[in-house]
Amino acid sequence: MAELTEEQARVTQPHEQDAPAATPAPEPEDTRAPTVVVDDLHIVYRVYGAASSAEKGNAANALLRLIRRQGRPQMREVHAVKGVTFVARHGDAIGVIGRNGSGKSTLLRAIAGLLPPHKGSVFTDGQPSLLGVNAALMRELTGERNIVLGCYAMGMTPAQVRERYDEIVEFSGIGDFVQFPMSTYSSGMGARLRFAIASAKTHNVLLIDEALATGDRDFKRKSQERIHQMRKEAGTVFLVAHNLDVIEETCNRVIWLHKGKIKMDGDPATVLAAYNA
Ligand SMILES: Nc1ncnc2c1ncn2[C@@H]1O[C@H](COP(=O)(O)OP(=O)(O)OP(=O)(O)O)[C@@H](O)[C@H]1O
Repeated sequence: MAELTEEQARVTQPHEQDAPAATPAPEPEDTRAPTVVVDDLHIVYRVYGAASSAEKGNAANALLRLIRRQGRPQMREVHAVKGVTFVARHGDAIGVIGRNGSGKSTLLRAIAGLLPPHKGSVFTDGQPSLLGVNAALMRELTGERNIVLGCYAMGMTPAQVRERYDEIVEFSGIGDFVQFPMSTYSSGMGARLRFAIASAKTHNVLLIDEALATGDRDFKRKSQERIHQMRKEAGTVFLVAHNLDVIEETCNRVIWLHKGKIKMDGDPATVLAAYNA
């Protein structure tokens, strides 16, 4: 992953791929600075030892292979993201929607620099932070330790951590559980603590993968306000959520992925209406 060059920063507006033909209205030029440029991105997973569908999950076939001394079945490829191109800008909150397996999490992980492109490229302004339901907090450590370590991992100083600590605990709503190991938390409590930690710092690019899905109503409202605040501070937020109400209330733009390609990219009302149709 590379920083934006001036030339990339001049890349024009995002566009629709494979979208139904629509009358293109001339858009006013967007002068906000780009934060993420995704250019013809392809991500391919290689799955070693994957069986063909005829062999899958069958103990008799596995035994036969053992008896015949056959090696493991061949490597297979999953082409999860297929030529995605768009530009995100300062102040954007972009919802990424699509069916199961359409490539949403893969796209976010690629933007975070966790997956190498098979083809194409991703340019970002600064280091993006990925906040997922599986974000790496340590289950055997207390919430308190995880807050401190998580903040250090995001580059905060000890003084900044001390300054923000109470607010993080308060925001997460985990109360006295902060003194207990995270292994004693419900999945919702863990997700709330992850969001509270990640949003304690201003990110140029924050990628949120379903982290809001497990919170209750009150936490959803608080986290939406936090996302609005981050947008005002001129960051860019990407949000993957199956709950379309969260997307509609939080985002100013929606990218609809279908089988690894952008099916539609535009304002939430238009894209969600097409998605629900
Ligand atoms: N680690 C992996 N190894 C191999 N294939 C993977 C891996 N992760 C995802 N895939 C495949 O890539 C495709 C896209 O998966 P991805 O998780 O990005 O979709 P998604 O839209 O986020 O799905 P969901 O809504 O279910 O979370 C799917 O076909 C999935 O099976």
